[in-house]
Amino acid sequence: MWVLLRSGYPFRILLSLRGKWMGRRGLPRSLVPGPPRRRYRKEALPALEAPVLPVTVTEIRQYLRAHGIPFQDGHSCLQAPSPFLGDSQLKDQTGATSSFSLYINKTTGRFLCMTSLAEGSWEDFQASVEGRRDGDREGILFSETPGAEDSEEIRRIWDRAIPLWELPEPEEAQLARVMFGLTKVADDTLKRFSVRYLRPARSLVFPWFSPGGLGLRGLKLLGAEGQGDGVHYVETTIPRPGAYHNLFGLPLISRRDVEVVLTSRELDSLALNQSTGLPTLALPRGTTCLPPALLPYLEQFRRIVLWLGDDLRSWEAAKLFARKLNPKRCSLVRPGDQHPRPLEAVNKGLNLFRILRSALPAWHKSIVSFRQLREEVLGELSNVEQVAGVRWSRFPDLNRLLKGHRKGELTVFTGPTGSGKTTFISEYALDLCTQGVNTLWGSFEISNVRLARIMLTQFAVGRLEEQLDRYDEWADRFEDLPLYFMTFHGQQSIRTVIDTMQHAVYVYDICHVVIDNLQFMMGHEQLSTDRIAAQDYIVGAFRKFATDSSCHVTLVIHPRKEDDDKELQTASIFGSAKASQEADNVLILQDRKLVTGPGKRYLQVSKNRFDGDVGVFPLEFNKNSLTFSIPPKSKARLKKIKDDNGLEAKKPSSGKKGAVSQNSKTCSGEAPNPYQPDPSKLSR
Ligand SMILES: Nc1ncnc2c1ncn2[C@@H]1O[C@H](COP(=O)(O)OP(=O)(O)OP(=O)(O)O)[C@@H](O)[C@H]1O
Repeated sequence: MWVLLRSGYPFRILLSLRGKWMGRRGLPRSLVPGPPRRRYRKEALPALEAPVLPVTVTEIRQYLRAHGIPFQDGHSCLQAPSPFLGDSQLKDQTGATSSFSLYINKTTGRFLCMTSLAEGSWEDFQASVEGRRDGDREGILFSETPGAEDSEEIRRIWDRAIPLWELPEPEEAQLARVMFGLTKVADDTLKRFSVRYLRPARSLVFPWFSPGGLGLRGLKLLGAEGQGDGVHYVETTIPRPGAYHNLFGLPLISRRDVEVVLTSRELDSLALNQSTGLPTLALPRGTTCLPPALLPYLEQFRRIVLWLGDDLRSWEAAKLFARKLNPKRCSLVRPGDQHPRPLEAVNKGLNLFRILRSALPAWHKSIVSFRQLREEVLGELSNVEQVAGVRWSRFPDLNRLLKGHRKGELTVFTGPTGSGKTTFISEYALDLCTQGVNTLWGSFEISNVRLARIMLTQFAVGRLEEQLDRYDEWADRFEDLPLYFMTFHGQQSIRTVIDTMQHAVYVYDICHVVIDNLQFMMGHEQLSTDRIAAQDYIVGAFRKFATDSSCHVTLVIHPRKEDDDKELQTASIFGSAKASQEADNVLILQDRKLVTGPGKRYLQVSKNRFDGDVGVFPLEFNKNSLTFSIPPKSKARLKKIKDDNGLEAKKPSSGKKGAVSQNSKTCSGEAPNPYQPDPSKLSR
């Protein structure tokens, strides 16, 4: 878990404890180097940052010109001579182009020197150019190699792993090939990509080599478990996912290659490369994110085809990644029956060249015709389930009403003071985050430590105070969630907040931003008319951000002061009607009981732009776990009550509000997710 710090540098918060991840993630304990140890990271990590004032590409260019530094304009970076090279490294470089080994990201200003592997922020670069290098930061700029503990693990696993064809039992090799779908992938291909197999963990091992073949920087282990008719893959990386920046296949790319196909899995890259001979690279964390740190390695390509998978999520990720890579050079393979993922296409005997030729340009002009849209519309119609978004695992009733959590929408959430808004929204966002929705929190009212504590308690579904010996297990797992916090506290300007959100979308591929709450951006206007105008402006800014960035924004807004015995309505949201008009969804936490159903609160969905279903469902607060979701055993009971009676609000008001959805089905199709991961499973 990363924290965006106002000072400009992110820190892993001190929850960052490695503990006994190896055993936890299913690898044999024999490979675990000694007893679990606590390791505090005190240093700033060099990889990512959130500048206070984001630098623009114009400013970067002006600065380089003003300092007489030559540069070339690239797709996503500016290339310049590196000030981080020793004399010998400089001598090695011949020709004008190869001496431009410094890549400066046009959006963040962050740099990477491809020769020395120094990297840092725009401020670090300026300090270096102006001869005011900070000795303390120097080590950080070059801290590329994995920590000693990681190196030991990496080496130990790599040495134990062997090529598949060297397995002593042919049946074992055959079984592994079947499990990983590699029956049509030749030994030669596996050899070229240096893929090995770790027998004790029954996992494939993909190496991450330093550029220039200077040793191993990391590994990814891929385990396969049979699940019904299909296979479920489990990935483990060293270093942990946030620092695993391997573009698998990079050592096979030649400087002269100008085209590449990007895939979301190593297995797809193997299959694609084998059957087409084209350069292929696999993203380190699939469709989850494209860290900007990888962009310099992709600068050399004039054309990039993104073939990320066969579902809508892959399609959405491809569109987002293309924005970062520069859409003008990107083409996207549309998921569909005739376009499965590359490994499957090879196994089905499909013509991969034909699929690649059908890739659509990512670049859209401002005006498009229906001809350009018709494929997208068809995609939506044939993937209705996926279009509805990510479904909650803890709140089946939210799935029933809202159908899912979709990108690009604005949700407004309100409820009486002290009714549990923060507590509820924390669990609602955590639920999505555990399912891979990259989440950014803006908690202006309570500190991040308090918020993280609430979330961790909800994650563990119990009081951690009473099981401190398990703290590390939970904290380790929690840390791997794609969860980030803005470090703002108290009043903030909307501009700063939106800038930070934009930065986070770019750097961390954030899909959901939670703002708790809007009142903290309203400044100190005393007149109510000024306050209402300010709120309208802020709501408009969040709406625009959600649409432009294809990111969901959940905005907590306090209600107007109303009689305590009156139920809140959409019109009770503070300010003018702008908030509810702009919102795609309006949720109200009502602090009163439903006649039927457990709990002393209920949640009301009073607006749903996606398909219009509105309604209510009960919330039962559990003080120990700080959760509102209904534990699995009570779900059956609740369903029975619903089936028997339907639900009714105690004091229903007019219209659809207060009544259970009439036109929605019982949520039968919801994912059979367990309520929460069982901590006992963590320390297998
Ligand atoms: N349903 C509930 N029943 C009892 N206590 C609750 C309930 N929900 C939350 N709480 C507790 O009430 C306190 C306030 O909750 P929370 O901060 O989530 O409310 P809020 O609506 O966000 O407050 P505010 O209006 O100040 O923003 C917390 O200590 C929380 O644990």
